[in-house]
Amino acid sequence: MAEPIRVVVTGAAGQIAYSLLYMIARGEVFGKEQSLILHLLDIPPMAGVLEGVVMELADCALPLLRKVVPTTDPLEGFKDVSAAFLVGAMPRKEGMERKDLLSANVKIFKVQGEALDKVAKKDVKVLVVGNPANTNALVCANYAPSIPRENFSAMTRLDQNRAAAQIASKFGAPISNVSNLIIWGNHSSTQYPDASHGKILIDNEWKNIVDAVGDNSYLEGPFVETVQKRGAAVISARKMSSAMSAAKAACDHMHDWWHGTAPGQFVSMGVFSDGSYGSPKDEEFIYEAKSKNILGNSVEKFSSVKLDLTGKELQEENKEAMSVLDSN
Ligand SMILES: NC(=O)c1ccc[n+]([C@@H]2O[C@H](COP(=O)([O-])OP(=O)(O)OC[C@H]3O[C@@H](n4cnc5c(N)ncnc54)[C@H](O)[C@@H]3O)[C@@H](O)[C@H]2O)c1
Ligand SMILES: O=C(O)CC[C@H](O)C(=O)O
Repeated sequence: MAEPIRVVVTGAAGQIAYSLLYMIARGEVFGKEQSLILHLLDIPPMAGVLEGVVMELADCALPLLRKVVPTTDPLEGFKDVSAAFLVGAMPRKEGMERKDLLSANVKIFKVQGEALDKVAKKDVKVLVVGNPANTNALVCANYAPSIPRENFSAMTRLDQNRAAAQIASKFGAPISNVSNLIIWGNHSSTQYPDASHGKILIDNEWKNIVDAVGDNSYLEGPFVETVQKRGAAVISARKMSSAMSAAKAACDHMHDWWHGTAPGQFVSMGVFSDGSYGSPKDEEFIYEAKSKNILGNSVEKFSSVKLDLTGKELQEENKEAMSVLDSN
């Protein structure tokens, strides 16, 4: 069994963390041979709830879990961590716009960036889940200059999983038969779920999804819209933001980042843009480093219009975040 690594989950008393902590502690992210010290960070009013989460983790009797460190101090929470799941932030409720979250949440990511910079391992992998995820990741990285920018990513894996689920259900196929769907841009309703490089296993043969569907109007219409609006649909039905599926996606994201993907397979995460595909440079844009090599540097016209739209939204969010932080 490998020496324990320290992993922090922020927002540890919240809904996503309630599913996420169990999955991490069972070994679904870092492997069944990797023991763990879990740091649980939340804010002081949630200290009591955090105690309950600690009790439950103990009662799960999980062999990989060596120690749990509940805390409300970011400097203790981020101390020596190798991986950070930044979940702690306000979720959108019914009737709220995503932009309402920005002013409240970006300040959290400034403080956490500063704390990561001071006390985390320099090769820490930081996954930002809290919304607006792309902009929060940008802010967090900006305030942690001693950690390489490539070590910060924002979660769009939930959108990728949603897209895969739509395609699998269209064919009545298991989800494992669908791969290489791409999510471009912001984790918002301007995101662009792109099936044009996707593959589906039919009759023991991997086929291009566009050919297999044979209906561009579906892939450019209802498919895109369903994925774009899925988060809002869940809020409308549950009266709360997605949590179980978000926790699963956070595990998938960190798992693939930590271990790498299988040859020929690519996944989506928000990373800093180098200006490829006409995306705005230095924004937290979406594409996975490996997919860039596979895809080359250009995209077709339909994609390019969609990329433009979501790129502009990211630039606006970025400006708004900076003005919130400047005014504090
Ligand atoms: N990227 C995605 O795909 C995705 C998907 C679902 C939800 N989200 C986002 O994840 C975030 C969390 O959602 P949730 O449903 O778990 O919310 P929640 O309200 O149940 O939990 C959030 C927790 O964060 C804590 N918190 C607030 N400020 C904090 C701080 N400064 N430090 C540490 N903890 C802090 C709160 O006290 C609370 O316990 C929301 O912003 C939500 O919109 C993102
Ligand atoms: O607030 C939203 O619109 C979505 C919440 C969450 O990010 C999700 O995708 O389920």
